Amino acid sequence: MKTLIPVTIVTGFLGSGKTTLLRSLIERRQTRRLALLINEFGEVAIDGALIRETAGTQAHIQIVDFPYGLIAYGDDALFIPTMQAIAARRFDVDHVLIETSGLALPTAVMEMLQSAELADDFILDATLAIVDTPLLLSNQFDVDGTDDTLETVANSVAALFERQLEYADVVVLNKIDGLDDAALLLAETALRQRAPNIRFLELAYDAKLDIRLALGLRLHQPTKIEHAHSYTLLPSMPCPQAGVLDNQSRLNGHAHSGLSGHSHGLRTHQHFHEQDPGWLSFVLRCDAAQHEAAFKAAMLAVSIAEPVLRSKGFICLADAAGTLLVQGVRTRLQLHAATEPGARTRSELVFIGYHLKRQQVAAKLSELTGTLWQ
Ligand SMILES: Nc1nc2c(ncn2[C@@H]2O[C@H](COP(=O)(O)OP(=O)(O)OP(=O)(O)O)[C@@H](O)[C@H]2O)c(=O)[nH]1
Repeated sequence: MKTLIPVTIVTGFLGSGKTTLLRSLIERRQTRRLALLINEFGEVAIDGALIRETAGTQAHIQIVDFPYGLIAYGDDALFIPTMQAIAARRFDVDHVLIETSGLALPTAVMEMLQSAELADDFILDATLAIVDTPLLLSNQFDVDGTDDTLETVANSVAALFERQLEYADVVVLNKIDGLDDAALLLAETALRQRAPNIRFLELAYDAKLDIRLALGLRLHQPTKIEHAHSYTLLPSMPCPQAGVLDNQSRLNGHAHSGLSGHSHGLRTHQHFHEQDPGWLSFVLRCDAAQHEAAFKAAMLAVSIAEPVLRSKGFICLADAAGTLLVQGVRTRLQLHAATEPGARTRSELVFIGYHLKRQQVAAKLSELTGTLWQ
């Protein structure tokens, strides 16, 4: 019998730190040969470019971009052939990592892994949900109690966030640098209130996760019933080397607690977002050079005025001063010197939001930077 190739799904809301965490896993992969499938909601593959930057020319790391749409959802014709191609090169792959879009549920991939085309080659290792802990603590994932429809940003975000938690085996509290023990305990409580069935909780400082707690967890086993495949959860974390985190005491002994029966019930729901067309993404481009301070102030103003939940891309600075990588999560904006190969001549930004209006964002950004964005 063929050995099944383990697959880890990395899910989490927009900007929670999935790509950053994957980059740190690549750095710590030791001898593991990895295949990575990177799905972004926006049409420009920024995350794939960043992961390639980390992987460099390392052998035994394959990266496949899935820009546009949602990986393994109904209209994705790429997922099964890509996985089959990986299976055909199984001698060169120890583990597959799939980063889903921040607007996707992991269930679409989970379901596909159980399909007749893939179930004989792959096994779900675990689903990790990455959480932006400061956003969680600032109640940004709360339901808007004044409106019980999905037609508000808050309710749409809350619904998606809770479903991502619901289907995760391991929830990772990320962006916890700077948080004290009391804040971590509050975050754990807030998570458990939302998703009482969370099985394992991990901490990632600076998006770094102990690789033994991320890969090779073997939390699922295949079950074949006639011609249907399904996964059964294992009752505990069986990985022999999977010790507890060094810093587990920071959660006051609560880490790894909370095992309770939960079932993925894959066939019983629709994947979120197939029903919610309010999420939009577009790219704005600008040929004029940008001034860092003015650009930063303009982005902050745009993010406050418009429902921008995520922005990312590259800007070209004036006087050939180089390129900056732009990473915005709501109103938090980070600019870093980009180390892309090849010179860029055009700034390019992806915006993602709920009922976000392209023309309004373009007009405001153009006005505030004094350069034409379109
Ligand atoms: N301070 C801090 N910032 C982080 C951490 N992890 C990620 N970030 C920052 O958060 C921003 C978003 O990180 P990404 O890794 O791109 O998030 P993502 O989940 O892949 O984003 P999408 O794919 O767009 O949903 C970037 O500016 C990161 O540098 C962390 O642990 N601490």
